[in-house]
Amino acid sequence: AADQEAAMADQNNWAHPRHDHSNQGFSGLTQINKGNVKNLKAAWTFATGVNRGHEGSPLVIGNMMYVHTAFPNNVYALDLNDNQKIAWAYFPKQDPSVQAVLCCDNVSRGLGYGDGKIFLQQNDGTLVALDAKTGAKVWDVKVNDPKVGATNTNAPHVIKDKVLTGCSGAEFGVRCFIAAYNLKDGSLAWKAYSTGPDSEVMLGADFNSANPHYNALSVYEDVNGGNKQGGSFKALSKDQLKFPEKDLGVKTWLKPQAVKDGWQHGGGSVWGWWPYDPKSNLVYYGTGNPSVWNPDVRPGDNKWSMTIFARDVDTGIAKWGYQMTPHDEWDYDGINEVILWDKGGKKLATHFDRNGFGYTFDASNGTLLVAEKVHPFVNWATKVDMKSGVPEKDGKYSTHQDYNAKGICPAALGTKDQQPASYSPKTGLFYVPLNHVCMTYEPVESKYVAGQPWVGATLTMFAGPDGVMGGFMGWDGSKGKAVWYNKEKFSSWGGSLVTASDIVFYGTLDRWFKAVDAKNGKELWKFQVGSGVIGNAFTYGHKGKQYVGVLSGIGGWAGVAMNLGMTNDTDALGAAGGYKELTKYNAAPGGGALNVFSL
Ligand SMILES: O=C(O)c1cc(C(=O)O)c2c(n1)C(=O)C(=O)c1cc(C(=O)O)[nH]c1-2
Repeated sequence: AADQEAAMADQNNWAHPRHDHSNQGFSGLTQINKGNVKNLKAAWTFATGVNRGHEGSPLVIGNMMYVHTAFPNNVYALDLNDNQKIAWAYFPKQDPSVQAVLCCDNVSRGLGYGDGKIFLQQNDGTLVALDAKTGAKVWDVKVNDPKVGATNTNAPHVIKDKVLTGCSGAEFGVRCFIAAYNLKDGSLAWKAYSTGPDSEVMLGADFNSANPHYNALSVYEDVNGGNKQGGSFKALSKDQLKFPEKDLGVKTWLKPQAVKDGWQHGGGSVWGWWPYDPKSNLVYYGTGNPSVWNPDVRPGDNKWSMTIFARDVDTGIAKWGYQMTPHDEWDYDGINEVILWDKGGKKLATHFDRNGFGYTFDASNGTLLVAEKVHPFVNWATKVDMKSGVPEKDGKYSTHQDYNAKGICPAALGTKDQQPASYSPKTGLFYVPLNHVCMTYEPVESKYVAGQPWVGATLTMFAGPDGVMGGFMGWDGSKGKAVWYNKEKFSSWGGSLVTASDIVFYGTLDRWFKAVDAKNGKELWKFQVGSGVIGNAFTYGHKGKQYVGVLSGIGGWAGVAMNLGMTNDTDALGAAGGYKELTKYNAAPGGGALNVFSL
């Protein structure tokens, strides 16, 4: 939308969930610099009136700021010209039972803007378009049905004349998708599933033409029975792969399975942050884990779960797709964001996956350029073979039904989860919030019942070998190497911001909002906010003054057990044990607030 494009170009705004289509979380504002950042002070705060996990960031367009909350996903329009007076508010009426089918807390990752509208994706599957000036509802449409466990937590992404939204529910056996709706009236433009026949996954005739081996039928050879206890998987070399094959979204779900035609309940959720390149007209996103978490009952590579797709925004047709974790055995969802950047006249796509690898691709065709571990503690694979693109699994960490596999790193929530990284075209580095958590994982038998949790594994989590639960690093995307790395007591569960004055901002679960030097990670400033931070740092300019802000309100997968008062180690899919120390820093449930700072 033209108004969205203009708004994103003005550095005073924050008009896109990640600032602009590149997903870089980079702002050109420079008033706050390394010399004066130590003088940052609280400018104003706003209590959202809602408890539990507050992810994402507000949008700022001109003198208006749009703030969203956790369930019930209220929206406030604050007038920055009038002391943040509430210009309008929107209070959705959602069935409270929806909260029971959200896997990882009552989160919403924010709003979209374009065509004079603010877009809200409610947790109950309703996508709503509100008049940005008045808050009046212009249209709404039902995207997902919580009755079968399908929900939404993603921010809607406005691209050209469409708004894109996704689907959560891989812990309920939902067959997920990405969908594009027309901004004008909410009519469906296209919908592409993560699993199933090529026609429904919307694969083009030239899909993966630059890398036809990505369309291989099977990338592993079974060792000692493969899916059976004691079995594991050996990566095939590129010349052993059979390709290209069609309908892999069906054929890589081999029998016997927990449910008939496993791809029909195959998960592949879509709930991340989605960049877009206007030149190629491609939008990029990742798909989540294959359902169910017990890998023994879904033999095969389980395509196209755990995949980065690049699709034409107008048609929805996929140009390329690369599966990061074929036949997932650990819940290493591939939904984490792709960040677009330029080097030597080439458009590159960098992605920090849950599975512990930092990938860089040629954004135009998916050719893999870099795949390196973000930290040496990653042990489920020894490396990614650069010719085939296949991760070489270490059989010691394969998981099988009724066997408690120990010492797997990272844990299911990955070296990074929903928390988006940022990239500075000035320093050429990525700024990546990290989890430093390992796990035990025991797949168990689980029966599919529509609308009931269908997890199929029990896990416990614990701190990685550095003795801390998290970290934060500066990463070179061309070399695939950390340039600097800071330990954090807990996972860094909030998204980062980098500015043109080479300052990086991020929040922590023990309530700190920090500024560090983009060159070396040195701490420059910090402020303690009211609750743990899982929101994304953002910045804007108003009447000549630069502001930085972040939502606080602990939750997400890391904080959901605490929010619900769960105390058994395996509760909340293992988060209760792993993050029990959070109660020393947070009241539960966490209260949502917006914190804004200026000089
Ligand atoms: O498979 C899914 O449908 C699904 C959905 C979500 C979500 O929508 O929040 C998460 C996950 N999986 C997940 O695996 C995960 O680690 C996770 C973390 C969070 C969070 O907000 O902290 N959500 C989710």
